Amino acid sequence: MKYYQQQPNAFPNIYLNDLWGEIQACPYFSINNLNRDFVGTKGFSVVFQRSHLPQVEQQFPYFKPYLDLALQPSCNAFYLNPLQLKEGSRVDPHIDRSLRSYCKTIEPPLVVSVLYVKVPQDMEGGELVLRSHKRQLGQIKPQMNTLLYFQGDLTHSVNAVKTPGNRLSLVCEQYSLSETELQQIPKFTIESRVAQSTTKKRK
Ligand SMILES: O=C(O)CCC(=O)C(=O)O
Ligand SMILES: [Fe+2]
Repeated sequence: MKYYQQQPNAFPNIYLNDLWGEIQACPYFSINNLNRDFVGTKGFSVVFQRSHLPQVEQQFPYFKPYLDLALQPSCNAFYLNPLQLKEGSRVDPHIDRSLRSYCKTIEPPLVVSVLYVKVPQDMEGGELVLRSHKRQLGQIKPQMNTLLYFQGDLTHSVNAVKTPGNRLSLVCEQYSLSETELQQIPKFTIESRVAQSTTKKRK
């Protein structure tokens, strides 16, 4: 794949409605747990190795159709995160490398897949801008039910959303790691503000 590709009408519409509802109802879904590039966003993350895909699908059955379609056979570690932006939210330029917190030397993912689960009608702003070095490769206006894949080493950002309503995407950073790198990655864990506040209680 050169830079990026888009697959429109990736799923039956009923699945998108289901995903939307399940993510909104998920107790882990909370103000952003990512980093300071993510301004005013909500989400949670599931980190897993391919060996633990069955556990992910058991705990989050509604992710299964997405994972069945989007996961690349050559990848062995994944960082899956629903990401919601509302009016005023944005994501500043970054290269996805969320597994870096577990392995300092990690390379960017091979590919990142993004399903646009919900996009407000007539949304202004909210475009995904892809760059390689300083060159802009594309400015993608999210379309509901489009599954986008982009090369994991691209710098990207999401323009500020300027209109009301929620923009929900389901993002998966897909890594092809060496055995030594893989050993440093959790087999299955959930990252969430909510999980942290309940599991890491102060003494
Ligand atoms: O929702 C998008 O268009 C991309 C979001 C993103 O860059 C990320 O979650 O790392
Ligand atoms: Fe990203």
